[in-house]
Amino acid sequence: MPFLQISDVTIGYTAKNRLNVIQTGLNLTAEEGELIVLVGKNGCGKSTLIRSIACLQPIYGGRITLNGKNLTELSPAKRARLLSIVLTEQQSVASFTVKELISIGRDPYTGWLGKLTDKDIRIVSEATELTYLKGFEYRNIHELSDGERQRVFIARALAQDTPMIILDEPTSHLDLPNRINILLLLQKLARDTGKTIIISTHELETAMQVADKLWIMENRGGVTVGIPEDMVLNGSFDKVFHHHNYEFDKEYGSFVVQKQLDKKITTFVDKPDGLIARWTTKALSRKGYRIVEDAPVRLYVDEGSRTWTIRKDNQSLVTYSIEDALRGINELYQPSNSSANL
Ligand SMILES: Nc1ncnc2c1ncn2[C@@H]1O[C@H](COP(=O)(O)OP(=O)(O)OP(=O)(O)O)[C@@H](O)[C@H]1O
Repeated sequence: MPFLQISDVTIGYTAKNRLNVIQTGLNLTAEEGELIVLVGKNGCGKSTLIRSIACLQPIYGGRITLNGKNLTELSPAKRARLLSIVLTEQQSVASFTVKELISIGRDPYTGWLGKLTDKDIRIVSEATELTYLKGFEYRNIHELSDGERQRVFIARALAQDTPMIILDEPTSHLDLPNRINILLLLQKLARDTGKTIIISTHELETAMQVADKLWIMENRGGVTVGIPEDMVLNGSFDKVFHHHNYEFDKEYGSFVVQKQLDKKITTFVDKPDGLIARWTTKALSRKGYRIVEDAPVRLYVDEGSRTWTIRKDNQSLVTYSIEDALRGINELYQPSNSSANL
């Protein structure tokens, strides 16, 4: 039996005795030590699922078991020993020191701010160390950066010492280095501690690089499950994140903005797979140029001499940066409009 089993579950909300079903027929599993990343467009139901697994709201059909136990039938105290949760809105809490907040994770074992035993103190200290918060213990959590504070909430969940941790958008409000750090930290925790960790995030490209499994949720269309690489190759990404303004580039594993390529240029490149060729192509595409075989304006890219030579008819211009090359192309392309924006 899988460690976490979600069987035929319906999630949603009731208002005035009417059920608004957000997702139905959900069948999902997770094993010990797995990092699961739940992704999907805004409003598809990620937070609803996270909150439903955590029993912060009812499910409307099906069952969720953790280690064979039906989560909804457990008392909150028993559940708190199996499952900890980090919610986005937890950012606004009272004024605690880092150590106090992490110690709250021991509540299911000590009672509300009860006395910590030697074992509790050791677990709090381990959680502090695992989340790189040694030295921060006596800082007030309101005097931390968003990234540091998020690590404190993760430490608190670790101190709760549960086999599963679920986190709703743990990387929101963080800058890129912190988003990457948090995801790497969660990956390390799943590997080193054997905990099952489920997170929801919009950080798709980074998440793909750390997730053991992706749960891709579609608006009212259920959840597709797989390892990130299979999901890319079998088109699951294109299907769910399809949009006329961007597409998922399977080669680079990232989303690229679809541009209006209404101008034509021909390129000759000495190293077609080189970095300079790649970034030149990106720049041309950003400025709306499509590469074709026989356009009047030709660009010769020489990675060896790091030059970009533009030719049209008998005119020729050598440039030494992509910016200058774009300017030259623009002038030759539209000689009457040399002030056009680059
Ligand atoms: N408390 C609520 N009562 C009723 N409907 C709700 C409630 N919270 C969310 N919803 C609705 O449920 C749907 C799913 O919302 P949810 O927050 O789970 O989506 P999400 O995938 O987490 O979105 P996002 O990526 O924007 O955070 C949305 O249509 C939303 O309007």
